[in-house]
Amino acid sequence: MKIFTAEQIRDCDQYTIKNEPVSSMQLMERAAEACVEWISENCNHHRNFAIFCGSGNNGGDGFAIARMLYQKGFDVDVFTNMKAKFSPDAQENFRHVKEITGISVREFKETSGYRFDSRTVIIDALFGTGLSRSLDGEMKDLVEFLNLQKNIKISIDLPSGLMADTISDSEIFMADYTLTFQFWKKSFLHAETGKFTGKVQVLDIHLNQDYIEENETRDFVIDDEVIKSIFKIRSEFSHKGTYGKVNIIGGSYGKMGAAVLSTRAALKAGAGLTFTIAPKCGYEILQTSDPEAMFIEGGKDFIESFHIDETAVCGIGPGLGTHEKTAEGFLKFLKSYSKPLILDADALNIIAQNPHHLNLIPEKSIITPHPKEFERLFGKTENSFQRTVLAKDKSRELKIYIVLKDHHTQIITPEGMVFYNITGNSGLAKGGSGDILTGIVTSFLAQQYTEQEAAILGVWFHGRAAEYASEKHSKESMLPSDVINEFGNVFSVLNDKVRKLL
Ligand SMILES: NC(=O)C1=CN([C@@H]2O[C@H](COP(=O)(O)OP(=O)(O)OC[C@H]3O[C@@H](n4cnc5c(N)ncnc54)[C@H](OP(=O)(O)O)[C@@H]3O)[C@@H](O)[C@H]2O)[C@@H](O)CC1
Ligand SMILES: Nc1ncnc2c1ncn2[C@@H]1O[C@H](COP(=O)(O)OP(=O)(O)O)[C@@H](O)[C@H]1O
Ligand SMILES: [K+]
Repeated sequence: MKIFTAEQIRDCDQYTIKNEPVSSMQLMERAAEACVEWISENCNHHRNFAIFCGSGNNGGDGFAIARMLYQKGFDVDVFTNMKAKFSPDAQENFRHVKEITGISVREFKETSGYRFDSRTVIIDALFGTGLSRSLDGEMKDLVEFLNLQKNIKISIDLPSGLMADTISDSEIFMADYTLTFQFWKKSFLHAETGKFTGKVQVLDIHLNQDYIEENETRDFVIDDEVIKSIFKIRSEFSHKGTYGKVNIIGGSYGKMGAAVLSTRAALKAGAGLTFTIAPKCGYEILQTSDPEAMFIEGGKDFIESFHIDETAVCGIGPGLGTHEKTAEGFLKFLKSYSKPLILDADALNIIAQNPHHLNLIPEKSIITPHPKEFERLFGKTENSFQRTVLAKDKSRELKIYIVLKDHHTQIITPEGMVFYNITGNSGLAKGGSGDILTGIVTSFLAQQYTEQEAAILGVWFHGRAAEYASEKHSKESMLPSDVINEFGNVFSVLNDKVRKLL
């Protein structure tokens, strides 16, 4: 799914109104209907709604939602600034609300005296994509006050105070749910701003498809359509050679688990043949834990020699350690190797020891740093938006793919595209999760996916497996091994999605 800027979204609205038999009012009606449908399907314990409406079209949505919820039998109170200069559509919807005697309309300033029953849902329809500056004065105070209330909170389109595309220092409404129209907004996907949205639900309001297809963006959300376009069904006329050879290179005394997990992930993600290059001290551990993989000795307690089969795809780093002999061997190997690699963890930490080492990374390699590793490699940035900008520069300069691991991991391509992942959860915030990702991406690259495809599919796949694991074990208790055990379920669902149905 494309991510558009607030400006492109406004253009898309206008284009739809101009080129389709739908007026601006009807589009607002459609948007409000989509919200009310979602609310009535999902809201099982609450009957009362306090709806806060601004003067622009976001407020217009709020007024229309108030009318529709009332017509469905919910109790509705509306708060607004009755003397505001409303947009034409907001004015019209406000007029309809005033005609309904069962809906009480109050001034914003009455909010502090209002008794918020615990069964009241607060709906924020103050500002949407039209926000042009930080909140101040009455609106800032209002949002601050609403944020103190314990009630469930729903934002329409965007939490008020949040800009769609950038970071802001505004007071921002803290939503439990955000019902957003048609597109993910970039700010939902970055930690500093995404924390205000709660759970995001994208509602399709059927904006014009031609506009969406023809207008360019460099930012995308990895949705089912993206995955369906990448995933390939396994051919029955195949053999282990069809699915490639993986070399996982990692493990050191005390960190053999990382190599075990990475190897197992590569195996379970479908690679044809998997070898683990690890130190001798890991021989029994690896052969017992992952008997399907073959062992190649690379040192005694840590890896020193990187003798790699040129026909294999190599994932290097999990549990590798940064012993000087390991670093020496790894850098020597890099100097003589030109095929794309998957580099993670200590492989990145070794590279980070000297900025000149960055140029040793083969073109088209996939590196998978978490934010701290990214900082060691490329330096500090002010915030995660700046980090993405820097990652785009580095990706282009070094001609590599950067998988910037986070809650919404980003895959950044040398061409400057950013793919945001929306699968996964905090159950992955545990040692070992990254090792699995390395195994998956290496396995997919070995299976003839391109570097970009392997990175996108791998990150998405890792997150989806984590979602299944958390359903069974909870986010607290799930382990990286539980995530690996869900790979089969992810493949089954994926196969069902892309298989031609009779
Ligand atoms: N047909 C469509 O287009 C559809 C649109 N839809 C809905 O419309 C929303 C966009 O509506 P919108 O463009 O009217 O902007 P909105 O966010 O309501 O606010 C603008 C007003 O706020 C003001 N303002 C700005 N910043 C401020 C501040 N800090 N403090 C105080 N005031 C501030 C600004 O004033 P100005 O900046 O001009 O001074 C202006 O008056 C979109 O998010 C979606 O919900 C859906 O119905 C689908 C169909
Ligand atoms: N809160 C979270 N939500 C979603 N994914 C997460 C979260 N925390 C961690 N992850 C994912 O888990 C993995 C952690 O990787 P990393 O920090 O390298 O772990 P390790 O090196 O300990 O294996 C990354 O893929 C990251 O995106
Ligand atoms: K809003």
